[in-house]
Order: sequence, then C-alpha cells, then structure tokens
Amino acid sequence: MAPLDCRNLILDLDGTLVDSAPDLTRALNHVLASLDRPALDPQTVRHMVGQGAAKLIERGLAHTGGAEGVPAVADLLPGFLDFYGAHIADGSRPFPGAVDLLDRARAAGLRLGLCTNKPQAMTEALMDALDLSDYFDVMIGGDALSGRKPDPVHLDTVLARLGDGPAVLLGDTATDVAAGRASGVPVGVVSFGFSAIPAAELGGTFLIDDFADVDRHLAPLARPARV
Ligand SMILES: O=C(O)COP(=O)(O)O
Ligand SMILES: [Mg+2]
Repeated sequence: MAPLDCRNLILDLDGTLVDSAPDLTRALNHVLASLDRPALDPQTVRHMVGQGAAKLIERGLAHTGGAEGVPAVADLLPGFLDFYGAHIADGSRPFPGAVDLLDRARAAGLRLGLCTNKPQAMTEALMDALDLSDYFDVMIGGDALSGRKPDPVHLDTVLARLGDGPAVLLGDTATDVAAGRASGVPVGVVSFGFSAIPAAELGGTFLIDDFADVDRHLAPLARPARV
C-alpha cells in the first residue's frame, strides 16, 4: 500500500499510546473488593477497556457474578474514578516506541490529536503524569462531547479542532475502526493493544506490530527505500 498523505495524526489512548491495564485493573479490583467480588487479572481486564469507564465496571461485574444485588454502575463510578485518579500512572506507561513516534511526527510537522473514550479529567491527568500532553494539539475524552467513539461527533470534533488536511487514526479496538469509518479517516490498528478480537480481523486500513511500522504507512514519515 502506498504511504498515506497525512497532516493530522490522531491517536487513541488506552491500548494504543499507553498500556494503562495495570492501573485500570487495580481500580476495577478496588470496586470489586468493596462488593466482595473476586479480583480480576490484567490480562482479563485489558480486553474490557475501550468503551469508557462505566462499560469497564459493567463488564467487571458481568465477569464476577452479574449486576444483581449490587449498586448501579452509575453509583460505583465515582469510587472507581477516585481510586483510579489517585493511582493513574502508578504502573501505566507508553507502549515501546510510542514516544519516539510522537517525536518523529512532530519533527515532520504533523499535528497530533488524542481521541479517547477515557473521561476528560482522567485523560489529562494521565497524559500530564506521563509528560505526553505537550505533544498534542487537541485531546478530547469520552465525556467531553454529546457522543464518544464510534459516534462520529467525537473524531469529527478532533479533526475540526486540529485544522485542515488529511488525517490518520491509530487505534486498538473495533471502536476505533468504526469511528474511523464513520468519519472517513483511515485507521492503523496496533496489534499489541487491548482488543479481544485479533487486530488483523478488525478491518483497519493497515496493521502495526511496532510503532516503527507507522512510518512506512504515512507519507511525511516514509523514507525512500535505500538501493
Ligand atoms: O474506554 C476507555 O476508558 C478508554 O479507551 P480508549 O482510550 O481506548 O478510547
Ligand atoms: Mg483503545
């Protein structure tokens, strides 16, 4: 595939830019422990992430006996967010090569956007804690607008705030592929993210096993092959 024209590079957060599974797991287990439910391991929890915090709690309950006899998810959410906010970057780190990619993208003059279903406050706290916020021109969380991925209002708003020019989204789940499709943006899918479905089966535009792979798919980063 010929490299894609790209002026705006947009990234998903959880499972794409940052491996946040350790801290999300601890926060979910904090909620589950308060309900006398068993703890879940990060390998299980990572497949539950990508559609917002409430959905994560809902899935955690479903996995540990169901939603009967426990408070509503909306009532469990504040406890989850309080704990998570206090431990947001204890174990969460950018995936290998992610920061180098951000450096290359900035050096090539690309604008960077973040389009995540993580709540806005948690997004900003995590990005600040990992010193990533300054790379981004726009960061929009899942509770900041009237809809979140795959609702096109989310990615469309990121695009509108970034400015003109072709865009590419990097994501890790079916939600990102659907969001890209809804907004007419090609999607590079990372194979190391949180998707329960294998990345190659998500129907993205291209697949990335390593962030170094991104360069050959984006015209501003692609170097002519050496002869
Ligand atoms: O569901 C979440 O909390 C975040 O998910 P995302 O960054 O992968 O969109
Ligand atoms: Mg994700």
